[in-house]
Amino acid sequence: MGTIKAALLGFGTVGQGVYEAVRSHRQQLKARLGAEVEIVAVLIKNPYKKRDVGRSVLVTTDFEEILAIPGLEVVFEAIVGEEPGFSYCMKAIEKGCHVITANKVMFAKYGEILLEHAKAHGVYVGYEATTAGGVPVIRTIAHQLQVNDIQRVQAILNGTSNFILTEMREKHLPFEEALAIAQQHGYAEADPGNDIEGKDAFCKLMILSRLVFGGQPDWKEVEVEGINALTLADVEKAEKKGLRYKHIADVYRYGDTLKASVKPVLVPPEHALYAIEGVNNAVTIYGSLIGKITLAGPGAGKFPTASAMIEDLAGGYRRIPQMNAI
Ligand SMILES: NC(=O)C1=CN([C@@H]2O[C@H](COP(=O)(O)OP(=O)(O)OC[C@H]3O[C@@H](n4cnc5c(N)ncnc54)[C@H](OP(=O)(O)O)[C@@H]3O)[C@@H](O)[C@H]2O)C=CC1
Ligand SMILES: N[C@@H](CC=O)C(=O)O
Repeated sequence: MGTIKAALLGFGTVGQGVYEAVRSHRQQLKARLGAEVEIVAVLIKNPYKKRDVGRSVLVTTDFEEILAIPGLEVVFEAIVGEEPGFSYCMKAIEKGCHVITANKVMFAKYGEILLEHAKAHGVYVGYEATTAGGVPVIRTIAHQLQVNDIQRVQAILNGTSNFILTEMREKHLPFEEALAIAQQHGYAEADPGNDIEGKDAFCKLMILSRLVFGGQPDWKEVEVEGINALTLADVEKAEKKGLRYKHIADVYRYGDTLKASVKPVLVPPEHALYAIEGVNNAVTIYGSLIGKITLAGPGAGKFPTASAMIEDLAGGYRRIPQMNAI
């Protein structure tokens, strides 16, 4: 029984979560995979920050050093933005590594290419953590909704936005104060503009769209609006009417095309997303056989996101290519 060598790209909220989860769930992973998982290297940007990792772990700013590690099998990618994440994932696949990513900005654009590349190289690409944090929506759709004809997906996909709206309504906090708390919890992106302007939810919706419908709407045609224009007065006024603002990402078939929008919507109590509170996300799927289902749970944060990445490892590793969520 050997060791599965893994590297972490990024050691922020998510990277540290994966590092700690691999250690705290060592036995469970071993039982599942038949081998211990060892994080042997961490890629970071700033070499001067102090890192809380074991002495045997290679900490580097040079991705080539990571690729050169003999017997490396798994790369967890948790850095920010399209590049260099995409190039690193492509190179890792070429080296024969399984790749597990949380990077939705990168995956929304390059997911198709990465999955094709992985298929050609006989490796697995896990991307559960890109969408809805810890909620197992990707593999549920890919493996449990293969026959249903899905007409529509409506979702809350940004934990930071939902958290802010909840704090404003329940605690009467102004927008900026609620955002600062979301940042302290590690929910918000390094640039929180992506969260509050709707771009983060847009990327996640495009990932879902490719998975569910086999394609994406024309990005330029998608209406994308964040929660940043909503004031405390707006939220309180809605509450008095028995309504709530929810930041809803919506994609549906429209004839032969796909339509999508990402924006704040006033919803009544009977709406499936009305009761989704705090950092939680939820994805409502309308299927031809199943009817309407809603999957809900923590949509951001250290351990929910690490959970999605670790479960990708447990579910995909050594069961290639059947487990790729294509
Ligand atoms: N936070 C969350 O709840 C979730 C985040 N995600 C996604 O996961 C990814 C990571 O998020 P998060 O951990 O919050 O982000 P952080 O900003 O906390 O951490 C980012 C990490 O990536 C490193 N990094 C950034 N750019 C580079 C680069 N060019 N080369 C090497 N290392 C780099 C940083 O290095 P350094 O430490 O030196 O600054 C840091 O360690 C993002 O793509 C995010 O969208 C997905 C789901 C949930
Ligand atoms: N910033 C994101 C993190 C998870 O994807 C969010 O708030 O949802």
